[in-house]
Amino acid sequence: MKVLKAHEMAQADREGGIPSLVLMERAGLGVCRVIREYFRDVRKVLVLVGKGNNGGDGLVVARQLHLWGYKVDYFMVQGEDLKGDALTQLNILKTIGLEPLHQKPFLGDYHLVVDAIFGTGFVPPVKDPKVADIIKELNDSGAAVLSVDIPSGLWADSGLIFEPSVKASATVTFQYPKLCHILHPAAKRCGQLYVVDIGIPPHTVDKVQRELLLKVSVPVREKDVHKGKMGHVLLLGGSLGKLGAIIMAARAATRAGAGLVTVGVPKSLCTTVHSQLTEEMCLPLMGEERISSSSSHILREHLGRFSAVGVGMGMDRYEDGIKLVKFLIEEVKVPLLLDADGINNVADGKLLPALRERENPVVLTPHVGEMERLTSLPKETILGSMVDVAVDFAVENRCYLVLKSSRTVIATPEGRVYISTRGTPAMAKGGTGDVLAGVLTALLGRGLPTEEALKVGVFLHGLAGELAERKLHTESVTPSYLIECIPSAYRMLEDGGFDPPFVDLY
Ligand SMILES: NC(=O)C1=CN([C@@H]2O[C@H](COP(=O)(O)OP(=O)(O)OC[C@H]3O[C@@H](n4cnc5c(N)ncnc54)[C@H](O)[C@@H]3O)[C@@H](O)[C@H]2O)[C@H](O)CC1
Ligand SMILES: [K+]
Repeated sequence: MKVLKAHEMAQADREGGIPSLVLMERAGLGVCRVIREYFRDVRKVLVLVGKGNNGGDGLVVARQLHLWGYKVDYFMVQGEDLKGDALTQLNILKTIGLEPLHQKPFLGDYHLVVDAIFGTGFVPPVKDPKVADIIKELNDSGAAVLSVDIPSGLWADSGLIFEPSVKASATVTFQYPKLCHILHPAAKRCGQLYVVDIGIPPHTVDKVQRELLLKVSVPVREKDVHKGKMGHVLLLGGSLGKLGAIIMAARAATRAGAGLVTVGVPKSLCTTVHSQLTEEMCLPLMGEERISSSSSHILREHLGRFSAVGVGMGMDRYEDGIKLVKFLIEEVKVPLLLDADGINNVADGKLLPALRERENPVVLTPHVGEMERLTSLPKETILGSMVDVAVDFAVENRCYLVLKSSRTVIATPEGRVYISTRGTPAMAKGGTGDVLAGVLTALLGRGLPTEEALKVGVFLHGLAGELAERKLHTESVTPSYLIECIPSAYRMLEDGGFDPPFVDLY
């Protein structure tokens, strides 16, 4: 399912050829259906109406609910000076004898307040103090609020929360979700999301290259495979005090299906690694407490054996590490994934130009802090504009980017974007990123096209987290347990059975 920005939705409206008044009718009716179906105890409704087309939708809601026998009041928050379709709707209501309230209503009198003040045409902040007061009062009232299209005061194109903005119990949007419905923290203001079909034909969004990952396919394992065909991945990292990261990545790679997994760490740390890993092998490298760049001759000798290389988990940030990462960017010909300190060393060493030179684009899997180091953008900007930041970076630096936060954004060098809502707050714990790096390297190593490997791996990792949370407790999930949930996550991928991120009313 595509995820749109406001101007893309407006363009789709125009290109679809359906008259705007018809769309408004369908939108309003869609909201009423949600109320009838999902808010069954509601009989008394207040609609707060703005002066744009979002308000027009609200007027349709008022009319239709009235015709269905609900007790409905509506209040014109910005006055009655409407234009176009919204004015037409106001006139229809007046024709059937339903006049607006002339005084600000008492919110406690209603079972449900429908917020139709601002929609996708709104750009924050709210300028009119009277409207700002109503939004604040609504939030303080504790009333159940259903927002039409987007909670008024949010900006459709952003994951940031702007104040004041409505805290909705539910939001009904039209045809496609918008960025504010999906990205955090704004998505938290939307409550339960419903997406209703208003008949806009799909060709109108052909050019939008932004998708919400709703499912992925489990990679096929042919009957006649042997371990050599399932990929041999090399994971490089681990340093004194940070060996767990590379151990978890290795275990995750095995669980995700890699045929063979080799871990490259300084020779002195091999015994410890071996004591923790059974199925995986160790490649002893140069360096005492962390891998030294003088390992390059050993690596050069062995690189031909591997089908993918993952670098950086527990690696440490150090001058010589920058040299090592640069060597790998230049010499590794198979898919190369950089995570954690692999990314930090790219940032510290200003190695981005080297990424652009690679024939086979590299995969970077930063969390927001690492992305901050890579781009020098403030965290707040990265979080609120995850999608734009990720895609701009991936295109400019000709790489694949997996930007990790409570949502994960995958961006390709061609400018395609996939957003995953899978996962849980239980995964906010050191080590879950190492698990993801292992899973992704395994999927790259078995020969899946990079884009597919990233989609499958991110989704699978999120599902494993959800399963781990269900079996344990939100507070108690460990990355090691997450790895143990990868098998059931694969099963869940095959059988379905996971909750969709919104109610799809097609
Ligand atoms: N396909 C669809 O999704 C359909 C959507 N519909 C609805 O139309 C709105 C978008 O309508 P639009 O008239 O473009 O804008 P809004 O109603 O969102 O209201 C904006 C309104 O407020 C003014 N304004 C803008 N910024 C500010 C500000 N900072 N402070 C105060 N006022 C501001 C602006 O000038 C407008 O007057 C969409 O969300 C849907 O609900 C269609 O009805 C059906 C098809
Ligand atoms: K609204």
